[in-house]
Amino acid sequence: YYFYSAPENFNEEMLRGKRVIVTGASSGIGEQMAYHLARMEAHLLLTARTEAKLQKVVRRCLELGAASARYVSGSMEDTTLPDVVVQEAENTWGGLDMLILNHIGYSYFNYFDGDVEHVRKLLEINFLSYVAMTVSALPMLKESDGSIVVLSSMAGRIGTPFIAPYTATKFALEGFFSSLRQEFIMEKVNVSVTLCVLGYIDTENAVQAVSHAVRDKPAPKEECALEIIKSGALRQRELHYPPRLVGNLLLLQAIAPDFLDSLIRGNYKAEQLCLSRMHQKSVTHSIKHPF
Ligand SMILES: NC(=O)C1=CN([C@@H]2O[C@H](COP(=O)(O)OP(=O)(O)OC[C@H]3O[C@@H](n4cnc5c(N)ncnc54)[C@H](OP(=O)(O)O)[C@@H]3O)[C@@H](O)[C@H]2O)C=CC1
Ligand SMILES: CC(C)CCC[C@@H](C)[C@H]1CC[C@H]2[C@@H]3C(=O)C=C4C[C@@H](O)CC[C@]4(C)[C@H]3CC[C@]12C
Repeated sequence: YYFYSAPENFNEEMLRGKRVIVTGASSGIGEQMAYHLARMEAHLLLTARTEAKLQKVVRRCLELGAASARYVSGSMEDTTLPDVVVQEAENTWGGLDMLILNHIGYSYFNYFDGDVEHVRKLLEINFLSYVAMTVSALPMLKESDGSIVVLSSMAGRIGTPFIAPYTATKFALEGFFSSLRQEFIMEKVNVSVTLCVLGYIDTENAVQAVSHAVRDKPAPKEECALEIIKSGALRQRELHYPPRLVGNLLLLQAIAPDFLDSLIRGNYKAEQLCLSRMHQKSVTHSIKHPF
């Protein structure tokens, strides 16, 4: 808990005047991170697909005290977007202090349906675009001794049912960015890599997607967003949030993996899932081939 939970020695002034990119900032945890950073008087560059939402978030950030706030809209399915976003930071600020990689593409919550194309697309949005953003931003981050913050999940450490494609993208991030962290240390590159291992958080999209089928109660997105910023600013290796839940589950994984798996299965209401699956089909008219 000591190493990976809410750090005590954080000071909000650490973020004053810092130049920060936040992806997936139009809703959920990304939006809340933008508001905290604005209060701390950082310069913000936000991105997501929905321009109307980004405009609202930017306006609110300026009201809250952001040193500056702007956005670039677009989908991370578009492989040119990562470079466009980073270029915008370079053109307006001439540098970058923190890169917060947070966006995720839509996925279903159900038994894996065999749709390989969907897994490919999700890897592009949730994983490859994170790699591309990092490659583009690295020269500026090296220059500023900056920080990379990557949003992962308990589902990036532990196999959890009904989100196989999503889980794959989070395991990929964990592997790629822990490897990169090792290389940075070996090459004396002073750029920190913080991996955020989150449990269930009460964002609108998450609650809508899973609340009918998950027994666990979600943790608050506002506090979660603040802990992420703290751990990035303090250049922590990882954040566990909520700290006790994530810490205990990872410990259990190390000593009793089968028991942990059964605990996780017990946390789901599979009957609810079947109903919603039929509902989803009748609504979207998508014919898929469940295993
Ligand atoms: N909520 C939870 O329970 C948990 C969340 N996490 C992680 O936290 C992070 C944030 O999650 P949360 O706040 O719940 O997510 P939300 O669904 O609330 O937000 C996702 C963001 O990504 C954007 N987005 C969606 N599709 C694309 C796309 N194709 N290209 C670019 N941007 C896109 C959305 O905006 P728009 O639609 O406008 O593009 C939105 O701003 C994620 O990395 C998630 O994996 C981890 C564990 C648990
Ligand atoms: C053993 C239990 C106490 C803990 C189980 C924790 C479970 C319930 C937690 C851990 C990680 C969580 C998922 C996650 O990482 C991100 C998203 C994306 C969002 O758009 C939809 C919800 C979803 C799938 C979360 C669903 C709930 C998950 C599986």
